[in-house]
Amino acid sequence: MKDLARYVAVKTLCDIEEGAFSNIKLNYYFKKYDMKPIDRAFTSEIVYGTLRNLIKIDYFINKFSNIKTSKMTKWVLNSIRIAVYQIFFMDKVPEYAAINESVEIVKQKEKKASGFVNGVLRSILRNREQFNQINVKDKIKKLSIQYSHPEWMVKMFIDEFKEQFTEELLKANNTTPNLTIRVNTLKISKEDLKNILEQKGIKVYDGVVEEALILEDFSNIEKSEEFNKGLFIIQDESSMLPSRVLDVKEGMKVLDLCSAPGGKTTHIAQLMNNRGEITAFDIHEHKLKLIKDNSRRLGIDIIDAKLKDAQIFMEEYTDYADRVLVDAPCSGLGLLRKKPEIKYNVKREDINKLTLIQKSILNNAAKYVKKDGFIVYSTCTITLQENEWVIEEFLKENDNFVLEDINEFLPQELKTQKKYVKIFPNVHKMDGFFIAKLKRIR
Ligand SMILES: C[S@@+](CC[C@H](N)C(=O)[O-])C[C@H]1O[C@@H](n2cnc3c(N)ncnc32)[C@H](O)[C@@H]1O
Repeated sequence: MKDLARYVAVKTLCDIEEGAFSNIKLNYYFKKYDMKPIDRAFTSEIVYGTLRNLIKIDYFINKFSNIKTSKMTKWVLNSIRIAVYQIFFMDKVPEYAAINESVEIVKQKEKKASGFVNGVLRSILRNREQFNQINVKDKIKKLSIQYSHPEWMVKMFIDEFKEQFTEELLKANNTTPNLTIRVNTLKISKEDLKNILEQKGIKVYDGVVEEALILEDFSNIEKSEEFNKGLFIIQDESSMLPSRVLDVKEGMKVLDLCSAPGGKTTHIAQLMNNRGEITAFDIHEHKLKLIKDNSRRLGIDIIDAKLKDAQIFMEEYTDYADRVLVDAPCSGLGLLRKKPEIKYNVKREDINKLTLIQKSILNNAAKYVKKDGFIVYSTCTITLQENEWVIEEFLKENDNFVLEDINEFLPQELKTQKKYVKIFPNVHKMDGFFIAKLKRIR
């Protein structure tokens, strides 16, 4: 195949439209085609860049194509999209290469459409100065096109956070996040791991969370010796906070009700010095393997991973746990930097459905935790409905619980006037997250 990197980008974008996740599909094709690191990086840049700017790219294509994007086949549309992305967002790609390669990719599956694709792309190129002109008056529509977020999402963010904050948030959602790792302090100190990585020529910075390191120039990280030895796990800083807030001690009994792939479960084990009992549930059998693989690699043996639906009450755990983590399934709107496809796959109605699941899991958690014990409720989303409102309703229905102040467990940069914390990519340069802690007092 002449241009594997772009071909895989188009294939991945088509799969994502069918509901696939970007990172999983990319890894799948990287292995399937045994792609070189340089091609992997190029494909990733095209896929993530195109997804981040999809609505704007489509708006522009529609201006210069007599067939609308909604009437094009996925193959044709994504071939045009990646060329537009390369022309307008990538400095080092010659325009003729972007166009010619997309035309070639179209030829491989839809020979007849190649002339059309060539025509549309050349017309776009002739009108390149118009790319930043969005001739739309409506404020929500305009932001939706400019920052490629669906209109319902822009409207919800403006309702919740006001206009200026929303624009900053939309902008931040379209940036590339840092690569962050959590040092496995069961095996190595942060300083020692930092030295090892620096000796390999990797730029390493301290994060604001104690175990966090931020890395630059580390390609193929999951194939590295340090990864395979279990010296770290890839995890965003905000995702390291719920386990810290849980305030576990050696020997405790902990339940993690929504635990796969085990990022927080293994962190809890680490903070317990691998002493005590952690029971980790998840509703998806294939994901339990990920918890087991991560535990094995990190040298952790106190986690018992079990297949369970946390919405169904489990009598045997009544008054059982010192600590319960509910890292609930959610809309994931805090992760748009890493998984931009969420912008297009999540629907407004999904948030209503997720809220019901979150409340029912949290209500079950209330029965599992001992008196004077804690529940930590966290999500990787930023909506009021899945966060503050879930907690408010929980406290109304469970008068044996109070909201506990978590500030003592937060790094200085994240301390707030509130008892809970909400993290935003535009403010904190981390994934969006919500963390609240509930204490059982009776
Ligand atoms: C936000 S993710 C958890 C991430 C995990 N805590 C970590 O840090 O690696 C939510 C998890 O909840 C699981 N899940 C969804 N519905 C569930 C249910 N009813 N019972 C248990 N787990 C559920 C999903 O499979 C998913 O793995």
